Amino acid sequence: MITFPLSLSANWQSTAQVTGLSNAEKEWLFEPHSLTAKLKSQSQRFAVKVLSEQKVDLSQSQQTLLSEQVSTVLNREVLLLCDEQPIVYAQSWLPVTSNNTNNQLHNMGERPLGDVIFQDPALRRTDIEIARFDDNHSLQSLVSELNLPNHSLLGRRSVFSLHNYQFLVCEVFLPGAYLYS
Ligand SMILES: C=C(O[C@@H]1C=C(C(=O)O)C=C[C@H]1O)C(=O)O
Repeated sequence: MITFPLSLSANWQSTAQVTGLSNAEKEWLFEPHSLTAKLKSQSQRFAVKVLSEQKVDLSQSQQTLLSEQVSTVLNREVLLLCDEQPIVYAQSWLPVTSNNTNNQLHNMGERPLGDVIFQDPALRRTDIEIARFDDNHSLQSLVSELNLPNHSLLGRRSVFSLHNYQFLVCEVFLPGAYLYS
């Protein structure tokens, strides 16, 4: 059984820096709106499978991705399934602070974050960054655990803000995802 949280350390690049993407890859990686909504539009049945939700303390370098005051996050790791196929592995860092214990994002269960956060007109999203995860990346352990074919993967991450609550969402497209076809 693989250990969570899976590392997503990679060479993260801005959308302006990344090269060699197909139009389909750009369409999916640069999608500014809800990925959940986009996946639902491409499938009959959509589901979220929660792999792990655990409180973790961020390292110094990880803390720089969110506001400096954040040291502990609820690390939510899920699979997004379309028609029973795992299409996306997502890892979200949801800061844990003294005054947000009742934050609804900490109690989502099998409901997709996107169904909640994109309902709020106050949602803001920082620029999307892109990374490639080659055959040697630790993420491949999840790929083989899921009995998916070995494939160099593409992922994206961005920081969302809801009012003054910032959180990071990373999404890695698994083999079989539409953008690879
Ligand atoms: C941020 C979104 O929510 C999606 C759902 C997630 C979850 O439930 O953990 C994580 C990443 C996203 O792919 C979205 O729909 O864009």
